[in-house]
Amino acid sequence: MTSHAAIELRGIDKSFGSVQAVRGVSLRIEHGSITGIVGENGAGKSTLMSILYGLYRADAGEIRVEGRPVEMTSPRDAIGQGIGMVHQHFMLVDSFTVLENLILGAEGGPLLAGGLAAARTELARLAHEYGLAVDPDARVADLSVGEQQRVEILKVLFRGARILILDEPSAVLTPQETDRLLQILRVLRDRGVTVVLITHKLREILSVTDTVIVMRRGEVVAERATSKTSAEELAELMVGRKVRFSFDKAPVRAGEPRLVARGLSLVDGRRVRVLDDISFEVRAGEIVGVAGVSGNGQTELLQVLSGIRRPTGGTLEVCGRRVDADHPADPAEMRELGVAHVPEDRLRQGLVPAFLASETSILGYQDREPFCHNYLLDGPAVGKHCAELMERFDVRPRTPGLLSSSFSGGNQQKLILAREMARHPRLLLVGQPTRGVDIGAIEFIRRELIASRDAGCAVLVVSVELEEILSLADRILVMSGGRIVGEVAAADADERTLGLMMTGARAA
Ligand SMILES: Nc1ncnc2c1ncn2[C@@H]1O[C@H](COP(=O)(O)OP(=O)(O)OP(=O)(O)O)[C@@H](O)[C@H]1O
Repeated sequence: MTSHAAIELRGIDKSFGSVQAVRGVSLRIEHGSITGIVGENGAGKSTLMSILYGLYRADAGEIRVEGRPVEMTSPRDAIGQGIGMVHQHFMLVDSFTVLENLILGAEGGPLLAGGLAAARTELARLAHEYGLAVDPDARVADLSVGEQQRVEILKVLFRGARILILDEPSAVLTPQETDRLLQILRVLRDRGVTVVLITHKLREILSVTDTVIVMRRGEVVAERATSKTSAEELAELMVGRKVRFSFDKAPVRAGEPRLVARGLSLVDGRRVRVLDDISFEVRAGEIVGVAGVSGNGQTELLQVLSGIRRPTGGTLEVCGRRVDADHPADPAEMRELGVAHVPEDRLRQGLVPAFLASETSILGYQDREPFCHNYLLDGPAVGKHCAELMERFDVRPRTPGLLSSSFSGGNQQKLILAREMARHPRLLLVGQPTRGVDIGAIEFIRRELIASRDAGCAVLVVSVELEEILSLADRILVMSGGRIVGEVAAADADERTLGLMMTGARAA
């Protein structure tokens, strides 16, 4: 055992304009350990790791790797120091094979002196050593999300990384894939790799890490041995107050149907039937949850219900109006009917990264009073509206004039939710409401969704988090293979039964 830490940070500071993202951070990460980094949205976790990986330059402070002070001016420097990072959004080329992706960017490296054959041998060795089985000749586009993530990890190991940083790796995974990932992280640690894991999921922190570092408002506020802490303590350290993990709901008082789907279907451009004979209702004053392994039609269902895609068959009635293949309605018309939509993919469909937060806060509603008069946008009114939403939904920083892309992921999500919920919609469609969101904000968002339901809104929530569906929904629909394969009252459901229904092992 060496006396040096794998990584030591001393007095790291980083500001973006007037926002101090990281302040005076000093920490040690020990060899062959799994260290978790937790903290609220915007606490500075990703910024700190981006500094370590050479994506950002620190304004002040020192980085030591294996006891040596190092300058990180680019990811190339970090890779040279044996540090690799797996991002939440994968950086693979879809049309290339696994092997081609692996060597992309490593051309000219020592391994490639032996050509493709040597790379293939090395890939097989790494896959075997770390339990990361993938087909080297498969096209990345044909792999599942979990497999793609394994390729990302292999890519980092292939470049010789001994220190692996993962930024919210499970945000895109199913529960089964997440378990598999945690198992892989344990193997990596046991083989001497140092792992740093950023996640909002305290279950993962408690199950896999050795040490947890808690950040709040840019600072490290606590460090704990995982075996000596609990979800409750970590939550309180992160948020600065006690967090409730579950809450009581008033009994459901469902009113008139706001959404009625009968035999709805969607055949896509490849002639695949992605929605097949879908029939269900959502009534005023209830929350209907859609559970399922991602990729089983939930995304397409939300797209059809919000007017983004036109169904190819069946009937759909929303807020009393037919809006199906024979009576098409686009998203703007849906909004007119009182439909609000929080899309699953916030970066592509929820906001425009290059727009200001104030512009994001009215996206889709920009031609309405009080934001627009005589075709002219009223800047001060938009700014005021955005500032109010930011205050109510605790979006940080409270700066309407900042680019949407400058907000942390969780704060972007809060801004989109604020925009859609502020309209007091009649029907609220929400995809993955708390993906990438910290636990304080999860509590807040769930409370707001329940308040909307109690105020008479019809709410449809699609989530891959069964715990989320169980804590929010009054009724649960289970989707598999583009069909609704079961329906249960939330009171009669548990994670195990839903899991079995999702995989088709049990019918409702
Ligand atoms: N490129 C940037 N330009 C301006 N501000 C930024 C930039 N990147 C991050 N910030 C700000 O720095 C702060 C820290 O953000 P960071 O992304 O590090 O938080 P985080 O803890 O990773 O949050 P999350 O859990 O939501 O991903 C936030 O206030 C964020 O708005």
